[in-house]
Order: sequence, then C-alpha cells, then structure tokens
Amino acid sequence: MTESRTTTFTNPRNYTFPSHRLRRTLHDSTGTKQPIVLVACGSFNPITNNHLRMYEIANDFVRENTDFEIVGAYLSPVSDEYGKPGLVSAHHRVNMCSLAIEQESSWLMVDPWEAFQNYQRTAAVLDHFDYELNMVLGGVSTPDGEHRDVRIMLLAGSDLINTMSEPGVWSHDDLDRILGRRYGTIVIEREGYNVAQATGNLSLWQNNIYTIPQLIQNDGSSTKVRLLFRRGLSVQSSLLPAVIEYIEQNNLYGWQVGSGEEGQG
Ligand SMILES: Nc1ncnc2c1ncn2[C@@H]1O[C@H](COP(=O)(O)OP(=O)(O)OP(=O)(O)O)[C@@H](O)[C@H]1O
Ligand SMILES: O=C(O)c1ccc[n+]([C@@H]2O[C@H](COP(=O)([O-])O)[C@@H](O)[C@H]2O)c1
Repeated sequence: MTESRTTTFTNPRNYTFPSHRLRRTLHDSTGTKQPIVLVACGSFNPITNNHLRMYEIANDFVRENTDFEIVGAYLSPVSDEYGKPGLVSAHHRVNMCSLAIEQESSWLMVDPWEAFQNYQRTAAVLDHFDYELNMVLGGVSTPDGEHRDVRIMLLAGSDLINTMSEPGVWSHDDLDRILGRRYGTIVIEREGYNVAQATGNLSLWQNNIYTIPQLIQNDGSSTKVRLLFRRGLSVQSSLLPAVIEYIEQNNLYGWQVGSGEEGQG
C-alpha cells in the first residue's frame, strides 16, 4: 500500500487496542490470499443475534468467493455523541458486546476506541484500525515469514450502505476513503433494503464493494428488540442470555414516557 496514512489519533483514557484474538500468521501458504480484518460500526443498542450472524455470513462468503483471508473481526460501538434517540450509554453497549462475544464467539473482538470518546466518522474509525494493525502491530506474516499489510473492510448491512447514497449524510472524501482501494466493504443484504439499489449509486467504487444476498431473510433490528422490552415481551430468540441478563440487571430499555422512542420499530 502506497497511500499515506493518518497517524494522529486521540485515544480514550487507559485505552489498549484489543488484539488477543487476532491471527498474526496466515493459513494460506500459496501466497495468493490478502489478509483482511472486518470492522462493523453501529449503535449495538443492544447487540443482537443478527449482528453476530453478520460475521458468520461474511466468513462463509469470504472463504467461498474471494482471495481474502480473515485474520480478525471487530465490533466498534458508536460514541454517545452520535445522539440517536434511545441510545443507552457507551459503557453499557460495550459491556453487552463484550458479554455476547465472550459467550458466543472465539474470534470476534470489541474495540471501545470510538465508543469512549467524541463522535468519530467511520472513515476515521477505519484509519484507526489501519494504524493499530499495520503501523503499531506491523501487519501479519505468511507461513514463510513474509510481511503482509492487513486490509480493513467495513462490514455493514444494506441499510447502512443505502445511507451512503443519501445526499448530505457522508462526505465524498470519506466515501472515497472507505470504499476505495485501501479499505472496501462487505455488505449483507437486509430485508427492506435492496442491495442493488444500495450499491447502484456507488458504482465508482464497485470493485471494492462485496455484496452478500441472505439465504434466510431476517428483518430483526435493535429497534424491534427495544420495543419488545418496553412491552414486556420475550426477546429470547433475538438476544443471547448473557445480554438479556445484563439488560435486566441494569434496567435498560424500560418503558419511559417521553423517551422519544414510543411507536418506533
Ligand atoms: N438483521 C440484520 N441484517 C443485516 N445487517 C444488520 C442486521 N442488523 C444489524 N445489521 C447491521 O449491523 C450494523 C450495526 O447495526 P446497528 O447497531 O445500527 O443495528 P440496527 O439493528 O440497525 O440498530 P437500530 O435498530 O437501533 O437502528 C449495521 O451495518 C447494520 O446494517
Ligand atoms: O462517517 C460518516 O459520515 C457516517 C455517516 C452516517 C453513519 N455513520 C456510522 O454508521 C453507523 C450507523 O449506525 P446506526 O445505528 O445509526 O445504523 C454508526 O457507526 C455511524 O457512526 C457514519
């Protein structure tokens, strides 16, 4: 990679980049695979089974259809400053993500970098990963000991990619950074958000956008889960037990008149 990198970042207090589940040596011995790290940005308010499923779908797709090899995967919960109605504190959202991946995954990690500071645009979040993985940790190695830079790829549902064609939401420079040669995105189809429509307006960067149709459609969302909580209905099939327990213990997502959330879903 020859493009210049952003190297100045503000870290939250006592921050350490999580790398304990990062694979530092590629399995591929043919020298043809490009190492990638998946990063999903979002509210995770709360983390649902659908969020976890996104990584499984991407993993299958990458293995069967690409010359990439996944060496790590992260959830990056957004800062409280994002200000979305009903967003519980970053502290709780990070805790729920950590509990979920501890229980359910052997390869996902939660990076609290953007959660515990001022709002960071997604391009800056990917730059942060690039810096930590390639400049601080020095990338990964082939089985023969050759160095390889890791390519950071945004993992997202088609609803998020749809917003990239909405005027005024993302800056062109940021889209060029996120969807350009250095990074790229893996898009999971989400019911109600047509993938072709989502990516059609982004044709400038089509070579770096990998879209995955979902075989089993699932229209679940964190908004719907919050609605179930407020109505006192079961969420067993949408959230992991540890996440449900955490929400109950901390009394999150209870019905609150005037929270601005009534009727959404
Ligand atoms: N059911 C799903 N299918 C595909 N992608 C999903 C699904 N749920 C969430 N995602 C993706 O996960 C990422 C993080 O999502 P986010 O935390 O905003 O979840 P959400 O369910 O859309 O939240 P909310 O309902 O609060 O808006 C986004 O890229 C989003 O598109
Ligand atoms: O970087 C941007 O300009 C930008 C514009 C719109 C959305 N995002 C990110 O996209 C994510 C959207 O999450 P959500 O819960 O609103 O679907 C969140 O991580 C935002 O920081 C980022």
